[in-house]
Amino acid sequence: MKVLVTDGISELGVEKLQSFPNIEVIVRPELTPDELLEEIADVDALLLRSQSKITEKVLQAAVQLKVIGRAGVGVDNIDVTAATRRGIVVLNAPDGNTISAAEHTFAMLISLSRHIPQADASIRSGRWDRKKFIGVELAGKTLAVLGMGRIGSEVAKRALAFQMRVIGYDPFLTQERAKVLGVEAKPLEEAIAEADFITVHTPLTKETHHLLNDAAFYRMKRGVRIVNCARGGIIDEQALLRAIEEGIVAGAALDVFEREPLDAHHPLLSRSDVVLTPHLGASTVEAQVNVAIDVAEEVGRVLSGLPFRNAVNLPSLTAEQNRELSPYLELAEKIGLFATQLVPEAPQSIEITYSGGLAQLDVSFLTRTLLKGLLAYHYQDEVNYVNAPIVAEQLHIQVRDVREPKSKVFQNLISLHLYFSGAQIKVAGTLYNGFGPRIVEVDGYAVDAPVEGNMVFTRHVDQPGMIGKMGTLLGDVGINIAGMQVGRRESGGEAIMILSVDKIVPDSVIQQIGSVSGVRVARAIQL
Ligand SMILES: NC(=O)C1=CN([C@@H]2O[C@H](COP(=O)(O)OP(=O)(O)OC[C@H]3O[C@@H](n4cnc5c(N)ncnc54)[C@H](O)[C@@H]3O)[C@@H](O)[C@H]2O)C=CC1
Ligand SMILES: O=C(O)C(=O)COP(=O)(O)O
Repeated sequence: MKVLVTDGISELGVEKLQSFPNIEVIVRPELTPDELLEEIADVDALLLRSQSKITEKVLQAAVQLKVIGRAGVGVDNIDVTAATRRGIVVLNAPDGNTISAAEHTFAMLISLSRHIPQADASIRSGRWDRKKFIGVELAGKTLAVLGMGRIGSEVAKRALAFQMRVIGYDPFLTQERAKVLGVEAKPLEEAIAEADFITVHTPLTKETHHLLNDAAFYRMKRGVRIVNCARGGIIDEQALLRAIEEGIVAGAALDVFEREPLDAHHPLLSRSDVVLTPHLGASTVEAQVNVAIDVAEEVGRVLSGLPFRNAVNLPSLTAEQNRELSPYLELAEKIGLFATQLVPEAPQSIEITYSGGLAQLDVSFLTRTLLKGLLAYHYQDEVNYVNAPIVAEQLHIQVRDVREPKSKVFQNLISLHLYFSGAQIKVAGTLYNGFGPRIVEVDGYAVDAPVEGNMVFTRHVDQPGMIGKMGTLLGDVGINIAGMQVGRRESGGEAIMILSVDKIVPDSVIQQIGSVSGVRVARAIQL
């Protein structure tokens, strides 16, 4: 497996990757966009920071790519939608640089309130100007923190230690959490209108793009000071410049910009009331070691087929959820794989019912897993956990999951209905303690078959001699029958048979079984 590292990451991360078997690491931090397109063709994983731009075009060239690891938080430099469509896992390292980014934000707040960079430049130019750099205290002032996630919360804690009043704005900030943090939760309009200092800590999304625009600046107090150590684009730079000109904003401290690197002639550079740093929020020894090791571990795990956390394009499971769901993952995938081999066409819709104890769990990951089993049979490696729901959507297959807390017979049961035009099939499976996943129903016929290995499935007329005929046909080509399940509703009516066999059954034998008198359907199934 080949891992390409395109931005400078800590050597310890590279070493961590190299500790996984069969991983070759290539470090190329200075690639041009064209060189990247060439380099990426045979790469299995990509490791980067904010500088590399992973566009749809890059992903098109990355035919082998399985995982992108971001040594940091923001993934706005990666086309995550296109990566998801292609089944590429996108991971980040969300915890490793929180403290560094919060501390940088604080350094910016204080630089702004006390004109530290400007005073430093002044003294170096031979002046001793004490009047020009009168600052303001933070104590007693109101700080609005827009985005109260990991970094925003750490900034709030530090602001409280500086005796500031802190207002938090975040759609996910509950009053209870605000109380625990010692901040006041308020709507955006109120937060920005009451603040002396405003700092943004949201991701850059459609909703947060230009969150601070002309209209927002007009709501602010005159003399407000603004900090952005999150993402360029959350603040409209032109609107900020206008607000500075008009005296609404007394100063701004920016670590991130709408276009990076900042244009050499950008008007922000000529303003003495603005403090600028070149995207340094995560640039500490500690943060770089943390994020590089975290993301290298995760990328190594993905490539080694081990469970991983922190995928931004997969539902994240807590350790508890993971423990509860993992025994059912194989069952869900195998039910999908089994059912899809019974009818060789795409269903129009799918309904999955989770009954018994399973109904209490967050089953979305099981649905995704079942879809992967169902679709990967036809689309092989093109479908995985990441893109299975999108592939279903592209095929116009409607997917519905239902929870049924009461289960009549089984403690846990996954029932899959596939609906075709004019036909439907049902397959249900359960997990028996000690016996593993079992198929327990096909179209209303009760069966009990392990979901593994090779099988022959038939629908046939329930009449004497059927089992013998099939046994003979398989025996003639040296295929041993390891297990057999038959189901029927009434004597002489339609019946089904599931034979577990030791080898793959050739098509020619399936055709012979299919032409036995009374056999309506014969299929080979591989699980
Ligand atoms: N300057 C730098 O070098 C660094 C920048 N960052 C950036 O800092 C930002 C925050 O990072 P974390 O705190 O780790 O992320 P996080 O995911 O823990 O927090 C983001 C918060 O923003 C909130 N949010 C989302 N949409 C919102 C909206 N429309 N209005 C208000 N709040 C909204 C979310 O609910 C969440 O609580 C990200 O943009 C990240 O890329 C992170 C590390 C270093
Ligand atoms: O983690 C983030 O979101 C950052 O912005 C840090 O970016 P960097 O890795 O320093 O290019």
